[in-house]
Amino acid sequence: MLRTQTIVVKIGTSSLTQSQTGLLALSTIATLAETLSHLRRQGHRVILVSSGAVGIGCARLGLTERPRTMAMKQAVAAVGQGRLMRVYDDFFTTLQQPIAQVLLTRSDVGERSRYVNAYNTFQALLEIGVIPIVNENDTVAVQELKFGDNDTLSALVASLVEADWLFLLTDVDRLYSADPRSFPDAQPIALVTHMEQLAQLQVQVGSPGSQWGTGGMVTKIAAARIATAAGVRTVITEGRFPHNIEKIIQGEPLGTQFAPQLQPTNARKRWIAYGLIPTGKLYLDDGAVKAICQQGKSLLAAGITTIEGEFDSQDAVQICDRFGKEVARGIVNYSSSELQNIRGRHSREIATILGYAGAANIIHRDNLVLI
Ligand SMILES: Nc1ncnc2c1ncn2[C@@H]1O[C@H](COP(=O)(O)OP(=O)(O)O)[C@@H](O)[C@H]1O
Ligand SMILES: N[C@@H](CCC(=O)OP(=O)(O)O)C(=O)O
Repeated sequence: MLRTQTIVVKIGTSSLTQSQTGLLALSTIATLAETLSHLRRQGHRVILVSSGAVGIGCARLGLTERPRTMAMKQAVAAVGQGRLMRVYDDFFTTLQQPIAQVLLTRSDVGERSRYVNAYNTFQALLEIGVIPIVNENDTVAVQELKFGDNDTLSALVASLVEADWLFLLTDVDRLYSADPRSFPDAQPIALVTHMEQLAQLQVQVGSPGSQWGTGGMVTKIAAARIATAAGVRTVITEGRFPHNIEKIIQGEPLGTQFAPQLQPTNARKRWIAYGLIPTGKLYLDDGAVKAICQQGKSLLAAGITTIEGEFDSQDAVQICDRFGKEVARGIVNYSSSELQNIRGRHSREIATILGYAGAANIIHRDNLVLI
């Protein structure tokens, strides 16, 4: 018998609805409810991250395409979310499995105290055998502070609860070397042992998803990156066959599996990397990139060439190489206006330039996470 596993399952709009009509795919939802309830009865801890609020809201209101304005999307999501939970509650209650609705916004994980609070709530729900059903709180989320897609949200939830598994259920059976809809000869990928392999295999992820979904494969790969860094084994598999989740847990090589990192990034650093919302960007010269990426050093002012955005001391920033590629994130010891004056300068000059003595480094290595 397998030890207790913590399992996060994300299902996308494309699997919850029928592609032709946009109506609910009832048999999929029923099988999903059966599978998750069965996993629960075996003692596993299960969280479902479900999309569908916008898609189901549209179907309920007879809209034939996704709304374009933010306000209309939020209104439609408010209609669809209630409908979605009603359907889940019917199925899960039939199976005597209690569920809970958890609606999160980006700021719920961006602030340390709220992040810890969300963690405690999930633990309490899992302890009493409830399956939390999570979605973004679309109705109140503001554009600049959105997760944007539920693939990312599910990876953040999996990282928060330190899950063993993250299943991304979608409308293709696995990841291919290119979008199989446009390239029928694309090669299936069964196992990704490290994320650099995707670049080596030259995997093409095409443009954002289906008519009702949002992310496409791009966001699933981004989610796999976040989750595997947290030590979570991640699987992309077909939503039409939720029973496959159990088969995969038992070792069947279905879907595309992403192996977890053997030495996961610690919880605080994961929060710095993916919980905190970066408010600026620092561009570094090659020497500084090498120092932080290869030698594990703190970031010094001397290596910073350009600063973008306005931020305060203790805010999170993105750290980029000279080509603009993000290599790390971290919490800065100086505001953007202070940094404009000390960038490119030696640490011993900081006190003279600013007129007061501050930290010798701009980001201490304990507050720096490689991406
Ligand atoms: N390399 C690829 N391998 C597999 N599918 C891909 C790839 N690139 C793009 N896709 C597309 O991504 C789609 C799944 O994303 P999406 O529609 O957003 O699903 P969901 O609603 O489940 O999140 C597939 O239908 C497929 O057409
Ligand atoms: N919060 C949105 C989810 C949007 C989303 O990520 O959709 P999908 O690409 O189908 O997983 C909704 O419920 O409609």
